Amino acid sequence: MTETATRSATRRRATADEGDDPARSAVDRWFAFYPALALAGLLPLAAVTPLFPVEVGVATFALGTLVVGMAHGAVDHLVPLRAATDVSLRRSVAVVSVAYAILGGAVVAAFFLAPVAAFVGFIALTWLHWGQGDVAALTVADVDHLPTAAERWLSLVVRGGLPMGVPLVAHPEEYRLVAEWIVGLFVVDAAAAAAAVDPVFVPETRLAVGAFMTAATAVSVGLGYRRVRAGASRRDWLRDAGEVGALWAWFLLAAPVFAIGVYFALWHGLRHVGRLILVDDRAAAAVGDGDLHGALARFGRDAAPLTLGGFLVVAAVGLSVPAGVAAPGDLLAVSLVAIAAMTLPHVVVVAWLDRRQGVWRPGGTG
Ligand SMILES: CC1=C(/C=C/C(C)=C/C=C/C(C)=C/C=C/C=C(C)/C=C/C=C(C)/C=C/C2=C(C)CCCC2(C)C)C(C)(C)CCC1
Ligand SMILES: [Fe+2]
Repeated sequence: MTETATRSATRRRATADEGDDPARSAVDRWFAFYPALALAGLLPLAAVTPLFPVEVGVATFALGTLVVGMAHGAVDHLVPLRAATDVSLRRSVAVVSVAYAILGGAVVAAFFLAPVAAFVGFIALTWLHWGQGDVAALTVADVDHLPTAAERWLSLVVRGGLPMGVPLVAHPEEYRLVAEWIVGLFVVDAAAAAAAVDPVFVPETRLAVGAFMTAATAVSVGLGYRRVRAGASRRDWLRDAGEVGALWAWFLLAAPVFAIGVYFALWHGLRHVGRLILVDDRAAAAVGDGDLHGALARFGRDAAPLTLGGFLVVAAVGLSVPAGVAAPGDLLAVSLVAIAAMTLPHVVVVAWLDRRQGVWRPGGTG
């Protein structure tokens, strides 16, 4: 380790020991708790969205991706630098860029070769990733009713399954439309694209997903309650259960594209931005001192160049698909394929961060 790296490591450790409680609780409040309240406040609006044309959802998704969604992954190249003590800037950028090129390229190739399987894989990966993000947020909130890795995994399955599974149960038509749009980018014959996604939407699949999600939620909330009886914080458990309840209601009521557009930015994206602020010493210090704007401005500066890079990836996918891009639905589909390509390496970076922070180690506190 170089001298500078050692110094910065010492500094980082010192910040973590002294200063990060006010920062963590501020991050928890501003990036997880208030947005969750906002989402709950939007439930009446969510309930009427199935009456609107799907283009309203597409516009919401585009806006959410523009404002927060894309940016939440756009500092991945700085994560190794900031979360490890012995990684140089050059190495951090190089390793993450190579991971993005190889894994992202493989995902795009998979869509060309087997679009339906790639679509199903993307849903599964998102299930994992959005659950992973929520478990990390629960560790930032320092909840103590999930003390084992098994309970955290169950929580991941529930939290990730809500956005991916519940809309399939509640609003299969719009879910199917998006699947057809995505597959249709690669299978030019529309009837063939429609037929290809059939198995995902048969009643048996939907029933199984609904039953699984209900049972997993009941077991997860029930196990948490057992921990409360044994002395864990009732308030934290109630908040966890309240969030799960709000997400159930959100995805049962809202039209899927709108629901996921809002969730991606307001829930998943913001929670991850909060986490990134905590690994940036200066941003963490700012947020701990009540300077939310300062912290966000630093994040914005770091994220700006590769947010643009992310939109270039969307443009590149748009130019390469055989069917071309003609309607708002195609634009959503192209964005989702590009996002899928960026999600796989993003998940690897986040999993590495989880490991460093002990998110999956019982007793670890993220
Ligand atoms: C660092 C880097 C970069 C950048 C990056 C970025 C910018 C990232 C991002 C990332 C991201 C940004 C991620 C994201 C994620 C997301 C997700 C994961 C989503 C998902 C979704 C879904 C899956 C959905 C779907 C749907 C709908 C919408 C409706 C209904 C139906 C369904 C469910 C189907 C670049 C490349 C430039 C270069 C290298 C390095
Ligand atoms: Fe993410």
